[in-house]
Amino acid sequence: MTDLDNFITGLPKAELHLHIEGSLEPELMFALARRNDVAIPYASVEDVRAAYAFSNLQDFLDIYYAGADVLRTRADFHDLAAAYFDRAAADGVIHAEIMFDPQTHTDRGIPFAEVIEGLLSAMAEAEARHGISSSLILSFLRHLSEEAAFDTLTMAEPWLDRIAAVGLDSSELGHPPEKFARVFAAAAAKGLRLVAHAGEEGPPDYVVQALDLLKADRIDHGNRALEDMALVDRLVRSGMTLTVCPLSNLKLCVIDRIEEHPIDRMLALGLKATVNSDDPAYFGGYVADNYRAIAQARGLDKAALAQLARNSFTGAFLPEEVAQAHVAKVDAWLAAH
Ligand SMILES: Nc1ncnc2[nH]cnc12
Ligand SMILES: [Zn+2]
Repeated sequence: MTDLDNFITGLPKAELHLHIEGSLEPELMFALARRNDVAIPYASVEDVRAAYAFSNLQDFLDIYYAGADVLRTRADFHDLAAAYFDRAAADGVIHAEIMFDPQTHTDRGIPFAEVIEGLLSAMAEAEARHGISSSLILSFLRHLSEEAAFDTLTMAEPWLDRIAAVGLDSSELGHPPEKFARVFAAAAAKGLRLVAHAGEEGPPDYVVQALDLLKADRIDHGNRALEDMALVDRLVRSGMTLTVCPLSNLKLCVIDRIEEHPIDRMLALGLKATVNSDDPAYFGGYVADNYRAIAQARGLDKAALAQLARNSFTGAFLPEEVAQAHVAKVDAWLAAH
């Protein structure tokens, strides 16, 4: 391990853009397929990894939704999240805001309660075992209807005090944020915070819609905002957090080469960028791997990496005093290294 590796691993950080279904490692996929007697279209773990060559978001989503079919019981959701927290703890994550896609499961007949109770039990264990705090982001699938999103929000009603925010994910192109303006307003009226994937494959106008029509508190990805300098200016002035996912961007061909990643440009423009793993089992790395990839490819120094970690805490849905206490841990780590 190099000095920079050690710095990155030990750097206290929050992960703000992580789909728990995207942390399903092929080994666990096989174990759950066996446990639940579910057929999967792969002969081996190597076979699964070989299938993870994507040319765009939809390519990935097709495989990701198929993989989620092995998740059937509360124990499966617990084991999935527990495995993520073990990896996150080893990567210096001390707070995680985890997205889950209830519709991927309820549409297969899995009760909402099984999904969320399994996740919540792993979250309580992560706090006790690793000292990681966490919260949930219920993400609506944007390729489905507004009505289906409203139904999902209704299903979540008994657990609203355990859910920090709603989000919006899945196929971006052709499913603009405006389609979900009413359900986001309903979620806000219930006291939930709001995040949305925007500007991953979709145009800058989808980011504008996420701000104006969804009233998003945070933008997931946001890469294509860089094509519109008036929008960049607005994001900078409002201090909007972007949850950027470098290895995801590479694997989904948002960029051609990691050396072209705009993370340092985002920081130089004054954007509040953070670094996250998105779907680590599919994109070849957890959060520290993402920090390492951009540090190496773009030559980020320790001060820039610490700024990304600070942004992850000030952009989190944490009480201000807790966020500032975490920022102080980043400052102490930087000062000591
Ligand atoms: N990167 C991503 N974009 C949109 N939807 C997703 N679901 C899981 N990962 C996603
Ligand atoms: Zn995502």
